[in-house]
Amino acid sequence: MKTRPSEAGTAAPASPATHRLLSSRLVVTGILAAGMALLTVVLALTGVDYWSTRASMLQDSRVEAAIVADNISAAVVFRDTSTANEMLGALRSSSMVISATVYDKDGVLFAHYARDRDPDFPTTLRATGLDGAAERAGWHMLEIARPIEASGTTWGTLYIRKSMAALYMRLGIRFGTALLIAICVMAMATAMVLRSRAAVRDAENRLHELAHTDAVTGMGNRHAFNEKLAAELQGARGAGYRVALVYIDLDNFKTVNDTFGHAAGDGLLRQVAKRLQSVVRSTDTISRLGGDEFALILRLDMDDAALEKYAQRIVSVFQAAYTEVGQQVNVTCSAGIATFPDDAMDMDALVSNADTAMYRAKEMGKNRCVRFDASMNLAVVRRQAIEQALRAELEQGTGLALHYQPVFAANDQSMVGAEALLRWTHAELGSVSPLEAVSVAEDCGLIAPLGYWVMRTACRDAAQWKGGKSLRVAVNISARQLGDPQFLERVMDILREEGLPAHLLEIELTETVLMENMEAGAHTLHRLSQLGIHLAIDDFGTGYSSLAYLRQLPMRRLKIDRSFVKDLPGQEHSRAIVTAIVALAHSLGLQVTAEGVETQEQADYLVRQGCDVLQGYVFARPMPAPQFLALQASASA
Ligand SMILES: Nc1nc2c(ncn2[C@@H]2O[C@H](COP(=O)(O)O[C@H]3[C@@H](O)[C@H](n4cnc5c(=O)[nH]c(N)nc54)O[C@@H]3COP(=O)(O)O)[C@@H](O)[C@H]2O)c(=O)[nH]1
Repeated sequence: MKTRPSEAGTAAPASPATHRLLSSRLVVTGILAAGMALLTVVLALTGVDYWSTRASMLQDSRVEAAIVADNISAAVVFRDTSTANEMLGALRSSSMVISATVYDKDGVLFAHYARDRDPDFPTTLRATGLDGAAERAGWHMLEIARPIEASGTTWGTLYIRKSMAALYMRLGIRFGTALLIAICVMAMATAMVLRSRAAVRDAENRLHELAHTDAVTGMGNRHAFNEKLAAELQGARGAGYRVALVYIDLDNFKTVNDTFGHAAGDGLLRQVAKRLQSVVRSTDTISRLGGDEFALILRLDMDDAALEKYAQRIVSVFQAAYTEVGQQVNVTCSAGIATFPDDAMDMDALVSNADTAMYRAKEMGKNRCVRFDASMNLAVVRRQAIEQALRAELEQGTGLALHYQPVFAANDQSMVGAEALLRWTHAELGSVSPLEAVSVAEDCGLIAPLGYWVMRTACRDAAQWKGGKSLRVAVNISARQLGDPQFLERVMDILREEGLPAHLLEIELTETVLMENMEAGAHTLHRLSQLGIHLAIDDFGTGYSSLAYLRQLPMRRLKIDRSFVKDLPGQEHSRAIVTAIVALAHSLGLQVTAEGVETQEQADYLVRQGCDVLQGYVFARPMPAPQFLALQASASA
């Protein structure tokens, strides 16, 4: 089985929009936090600035007051008011001074200077509330008093009032400048963050797109499919609608890829995508899951009959031939449908059931769409049981057997060989058909031991067929067997060990086996033929084949599929096909065997058409080895 798409997990992941909202919020929060931090720093610096400026202003004022008090003492001693007023007026140059006053030793106003009018200045020393060397620093004003002394005697008091406005002005300017710088820095930082965020978002979007887009078809890929399906099922649970999942697998894409190359294969996949897009509704989602697998997610607003028709439309869109590879090629599809919540309650089960239905479509002959039903899971269980039983059987080798169906020359009805057919009856599973056993063996890697068991048993039995005429034994080979690099060597070993001459072994390969092993297979087939082994194309007419390729292979026989024989001689279509196949085979130098001959009428018709060998129930059914040995002995007697 192929990889299930839901392996990535079933929870609906956050959408890109949610991611964007979240990261935008983070960015805004980050910018705000940085702004707050910057503002706090500016405020703290302003506080420090305030206290240090205030302290130095106080210090300067003390020095200033001491100098003025010293200089003015003589004027106060000699009660020279006009000189005292003049000296106080010199404080005009100190911009912060509001007023300066000198009180005499009795605390009475002696001299006064005011920058502008200072109506509130205290007219007596007592009214200042200060005496001696004292100072008072308030929020608005700084007051400082200094005694005026001469010859050790205090002659009065100098009282200066200074405004704090200049300090606040300076602080304001500094704070404003710092704030402006902080705002500019923040604005620049924000612009840079937003710019880089935009770049990151673009890159994220691009990455998201790349991670969710299939490079070949431009459709959503497996990731996109997983997310879409999870979201759709979540929506369906909430709103109560149904969802259908259609799993599509191309039937013979590998052959096209191998025949025409990968570029042509990619072109074909793009064409498939276009065709699918042309048939689905705008609300449906198509994804390419990888290789030749596609999936459709449909929100179900139709009944089962309409869904059936819709599925048929999807399958029929593949019917027209593709021309992308330079010539007309037919590629059909097998599809499986499972619906939520009818067939499955969660994503894993839905995917698994659609996959199972698709495999059923393949088993039923491909080129069809199959709706899942619960019994299919029983089939999966049965396949697992077959795998286990086959594993045990190949170790013990008790329940496996070969039956032989004789084949007869068309001209004289003499027996010319037999086809070895696998038979397996298991104690619990009952009779397991060779098709089922081979298919399970191919899937679980047991085809090599099973195939070599068949080959060895057939060669051993055929080496016992002694009689007048040498009989050739035909053995069927599956695709995986031919792909085994050891195949040639193993077959030669078996022939040698069982004592069967190479020319008495015929290997039957279907068209599909040949086309699936074109490169490696051709070399092996040429070597087998050079060693004397006969090669036959089985079930001819049912597969997709490139005749140009087939004619290059060293085939000796072509077996007309029994589906063309069963309607003979009545049906014109079958007659035309058989006539064409016989003519084609003979023109390529191949012998023709008609298989599935059930009536004498069919046998007569096939002889008239020129078939060389006949095989079918009308002559003999497949039989156990001892019975065949007896038949052969009586025929040669
Ligand atoms: N890779 C391997 N494939 C094998 C092996 N053994 C068998 N097979 C393939 O399985 C398919 C089914 O085989 P089986 O059920 O054995 O059927 C064969 C005949 O019984 C049947 N047949 C023969 N004559 C008639 C007839 O007149 N009418 C009729 N309805 N059926 C008839 O045909 C089958 C043989 O077909 P073919 O091989 O195409 O000649 C089948 O495809 C086998 O190839 C195995 O060991 N390995």
